[in-house]
Amino acid sequence: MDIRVAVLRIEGTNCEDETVRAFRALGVEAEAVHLKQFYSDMIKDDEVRSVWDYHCLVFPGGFSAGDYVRAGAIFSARVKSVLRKDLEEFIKEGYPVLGICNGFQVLVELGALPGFDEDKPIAEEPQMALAINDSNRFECRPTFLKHENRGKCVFTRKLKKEIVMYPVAHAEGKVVFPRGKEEEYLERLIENDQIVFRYVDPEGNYASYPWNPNGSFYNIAGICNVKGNVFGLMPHPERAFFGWQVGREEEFFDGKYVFESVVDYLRKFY
Ligand SMILES: NC(=O)CC[C@H](N)C(=O)O
Repeated sequence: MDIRVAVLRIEGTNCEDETVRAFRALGVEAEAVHLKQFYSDMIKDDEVRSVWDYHCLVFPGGFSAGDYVRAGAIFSARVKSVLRKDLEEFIKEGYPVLGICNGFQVLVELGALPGFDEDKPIAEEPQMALAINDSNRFECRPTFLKHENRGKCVFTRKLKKEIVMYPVAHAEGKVVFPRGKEEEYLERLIENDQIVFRYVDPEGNYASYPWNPNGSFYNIAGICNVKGNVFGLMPHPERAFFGWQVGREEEFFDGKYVFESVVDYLRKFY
């Protein structure tokens, strides 16, 4: 059976094309799907979709709903109102869900990350936030990431390199946990193997600004849920998929590992 991936969009998402292209380059059937296609009765029959048409869902980068309220807040509220039950079931069943940059913000606003409770993959309220960067500016440049996952995250299992380079481009990417609970959260994340990427300098040392572009707690750039099938990260692997995107001679670059890992995981089943 062909693996099918949906890259969800609403007004303002802008990274769906390169995300679809990355999946297609790996021989997977991927398409950009507007959220309306899941619920509106104004959609043509052949464009109506259900979550269950897919094996993987992706929330792409961009400026959904113009970043109004908070980045990701409006997209996530709309997802909650129309897809919550299905999405919860989808995650419980173990299907992979990816959020890149604005998509990570959506997953956090949804309460799907950090995702400590396997039985309730979408929490009632957000459990963390992606706050405004310490610099109070839009930070747009390459970042170096140390891969620290010990094997749980289905999106990085094929990643054998210790350090990768993915670009960032965001204004609201600072990982914060509830005040006073930072250490407790960190302990749980480490114990559960939920930390995936941390910002480092080009030599691989944990470093502050500009290497940590937003002031994220513990230099966190990406985390997965307790089950390892929901993954969110601020840097953009889809912008470092092909070598030419980052000025390299080789055909593919570091971003490929994320897509390859999840496709490989799904191919074991389909
Ligand atoms: N590249 C992106 O997805 C940007 C995310 C969001 N609009 C921000 O600036 O924080």
